[in-house]
Amino acid sequence: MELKIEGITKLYKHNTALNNFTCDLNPGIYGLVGPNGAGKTTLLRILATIIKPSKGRILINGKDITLNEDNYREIIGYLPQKLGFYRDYTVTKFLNYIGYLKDVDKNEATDKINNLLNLLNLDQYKDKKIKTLSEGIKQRIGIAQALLNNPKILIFDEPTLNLDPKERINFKNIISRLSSDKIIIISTHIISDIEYLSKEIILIQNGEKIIQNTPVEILKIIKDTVWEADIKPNSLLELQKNFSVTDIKNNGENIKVRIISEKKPNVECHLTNPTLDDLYMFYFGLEGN
Ligand SMILES: Nc1ncnc2c1ncn2[C@@H]1O[C@H](COP(=O)(O)OP(=O)(O)OP(=O)(O)O)[C@@H](O)[C@H]1O
Repeated sequence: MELKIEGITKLYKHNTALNNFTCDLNPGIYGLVGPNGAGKTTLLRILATIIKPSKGRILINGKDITLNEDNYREIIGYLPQKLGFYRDYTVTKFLNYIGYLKDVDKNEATDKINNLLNLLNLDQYKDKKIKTLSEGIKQRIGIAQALLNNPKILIFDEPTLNLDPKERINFKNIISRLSSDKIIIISTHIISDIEYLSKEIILIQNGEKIIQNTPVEILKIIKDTVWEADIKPNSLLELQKNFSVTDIKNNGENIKVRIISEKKPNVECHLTNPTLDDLYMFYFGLEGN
């Protein structure tokens, strides 16, 4: 299976949310990473056929999805950033309702829902009304509804946003189990959530793709630019004025900092292995500041 995003542009009245965005996706997990306003949600909403692009097209196995949008919708699962819930429904009733909307076979729906409740550790909440549940549990229900039609393409917009650390790990385990025969696209600011899962990372900024590659290849870009130093707390401010400091840790009397710099900073420091968090800061850190 191949999903091709071909020259997608999305224009709003005063904004270009996406600008000639092109990328090819095959089964596996893709991390879509970029700062606020980069165009991630817009791209995912176009992929989920919620909105239409101003220009460009999406092809599934070489065929434009607009030729048979219903068929395409049958093979996608989408978890938006904010999912509308029927607050008075129980979890089971809500999932049954989504199953009905997604044309899931009535005879199979109960089994499918029970399996998903089990997979996502939601058994104990199945008869609870949605309005009584925490954001994290609701997020898991959102993941369950996205999986209900056993989609071939899964589109997740910030899926780990409201999850606690245990639920984050659970989410990662589930996703990695699903990824063998599915295209999974996950947008996030939290690179560590997708670092070890992603086949490829796609960096997006100002509606444009900056880079798409495997984590190993992508990290080569910042090889020899990440430094570690032990400094006195009172020299931190000066250092931050001159360099992008990406991490600060208490280290007894001193503090340990990570610095991104193409030239060796003028403090006692040594090169260290870069992480995808460093990469994020390399591209977007100054903008974030
Ligand atoms: N309905 C809209 N009308 C006008 N501009 C919009 C609309 N939706 C998004 N935009 C603009 O398009 C750009 C991309 O927004 P988008 O929500 O896709 O970014 P994002 O990467 O998902 O950001 P975030 O991480 O904050 O969710 C932003 O400048 C945003 O203000």
